[in-house]
Amino acid sequence: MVELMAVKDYAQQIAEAIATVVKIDVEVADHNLMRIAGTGRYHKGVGLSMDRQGYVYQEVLRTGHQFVIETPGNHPLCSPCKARGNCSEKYEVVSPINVDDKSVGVIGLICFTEAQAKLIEENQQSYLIFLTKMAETIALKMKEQEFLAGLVSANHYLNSIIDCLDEGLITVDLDGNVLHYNQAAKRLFSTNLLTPRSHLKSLFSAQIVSDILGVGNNADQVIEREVHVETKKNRVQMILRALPIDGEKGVKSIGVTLRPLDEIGRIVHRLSLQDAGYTIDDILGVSESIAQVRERAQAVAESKSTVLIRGESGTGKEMLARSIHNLSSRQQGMFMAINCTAIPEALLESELFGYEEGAFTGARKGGKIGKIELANKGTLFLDEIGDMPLFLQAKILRVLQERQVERIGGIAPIPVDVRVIAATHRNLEQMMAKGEFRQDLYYRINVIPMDIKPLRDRKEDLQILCEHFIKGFNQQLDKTIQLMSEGFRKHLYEYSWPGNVRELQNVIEYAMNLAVGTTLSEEHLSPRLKNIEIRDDLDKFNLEKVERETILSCYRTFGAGVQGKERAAKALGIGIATLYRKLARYNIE
Ligand SMILES: Nc1ncnc2c1ncn2[C@@H]1O[C@H](COP(=O)(O)OP(=O)(O)OP(=O)(O)O)[C@@H](O)[C@H]1O
Repeated sequence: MVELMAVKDYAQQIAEAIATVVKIDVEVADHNLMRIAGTGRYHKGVGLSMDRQGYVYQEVLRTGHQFVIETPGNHPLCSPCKARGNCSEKYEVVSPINVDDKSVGVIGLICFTEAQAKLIEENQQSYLIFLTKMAETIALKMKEQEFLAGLVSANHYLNSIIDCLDEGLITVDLDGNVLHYNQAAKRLFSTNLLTPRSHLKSLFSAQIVSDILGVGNNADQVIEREVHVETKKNRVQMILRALPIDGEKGVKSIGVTLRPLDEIGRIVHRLSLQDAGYTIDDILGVSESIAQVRERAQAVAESKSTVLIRGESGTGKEMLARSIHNLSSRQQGMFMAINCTAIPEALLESELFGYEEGAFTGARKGGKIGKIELANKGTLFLDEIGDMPLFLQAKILRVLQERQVERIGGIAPIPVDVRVIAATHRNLEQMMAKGEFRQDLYYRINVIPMDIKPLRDRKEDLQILCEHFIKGFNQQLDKTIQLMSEGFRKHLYEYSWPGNVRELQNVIEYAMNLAVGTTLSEEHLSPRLKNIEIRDDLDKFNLEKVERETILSCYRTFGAGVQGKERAAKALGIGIATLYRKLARYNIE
């Protein structure tokens, strides 16, 4: 609650007004017996303490009732006073100043002459009522002050909240004059562009200003636009929202919020990708090839250079790409995965590059941001890049070379800072030879090649992967599987795993759904695995079979092209002619 001191000027005015009319001095004191206002001989004592003399005031403050003292100096209340018996006051009427049933001060009429005392004594009742009214007026002023102080503090609090927002917020009147803005908005614009006297015209294009002001005509309308803003550092793309602010009689002003686009991307990323948290430790496997993949991922994570991950479907290419992203300082940015096969060719371009409003028939109002832009400061994962149409390969090449993206129908290229990780299961060298894949793009993306071997060529990884999936499905399916029977295990080891780790995951899930108890056995296998021929243990030592499998695995690793065969022959330690002979002999295509 405010103190009486806060309305001291007002109290002085009241005291002087009373004194002028009734020709009797007036004194106002607060609950600490500090003189707040005074007229005549008490005027110079304003601001001084009265605790050595205000014994009558103390009584009024204590009881909260009016008090009339006809014999100042001789009244029992005056006994502690040093002016006792020698008081210059002749008569005194005191009223409490009550606020919310609490006495916060007093107001007194003090007579110094017999004539004044007589006047009051004869009209005591009227003077008491008058003094009560004056005390109420002061109390009312205090309440008003309190209300105003509350408003100021609420306003201050509201401003602090608005300033806490990361989003820029500007309010304007219906003509576009800036009324208010928060600190985030102030930070966004270049110096002196946004001031309390600015107009929207100095911040946005005429079209955007007109769109914003249009919101003022409709209390339900909210618009969203993408805008370019000249910030202190550079030109930044933002999402602008304008919404009407209702007053008592319809829309009175308009709120405009601004948020940088890449920030939105980061939020979407954080909220939408539940498996984005893959780390390098999630890539399981004890094989040398997987150990190398993990090592290389760590080594190249911080680099901006493009990575090309090769491997059959289900070998964990996307998982590896996500791990690289999460290992790098780009992990705060978005991991934007685009599957070039999953999106129809006609849509792929607009998905990747976005478009401006009116770029083509059916283009959305306000345009659309492309995935490459969304991946700004993050990683763009181009899955199945081998399936990307040639005209888009050229556009992607330009993004990689110039680090800029041009929207369909756009005029100015937009700078982007993305790290590209591409993946494919296809033989890009062969595609290149046939003219299906651009050579320049191939060299541009193949800066850091990483191969993930098919599961059939690293069966030593089966055990750890199975344990991992069993553990996961035990939780998911509420099972208690502990073991795999020998027969079950043999089938897994004999199978060729065309679907790789993904297929293994499905096989374990299938088996665990059927299994009761703690062991997975042959009967829980899907028919495809159950029916494979299990070789005799001795069979695995058969020299021809071992040779055939080694050549096959080498052939798969290095590819079927001429170069691949040369590398395979070198790895096998045989001449190229011998390799051709063995390929023919073992009927390897
Ligand atoms: N080494 C591994 N350790 C643990 N899980 C793995 C491993 N490799 C793959 N997986 C799992 O296999 C599944 C398939 O992985 P992912 O989608 O990354 O493969 P991909 O090669 O990108 O497949 P596609 O080419 O079909 O898109 C995922 O569930 C992934 O978690």
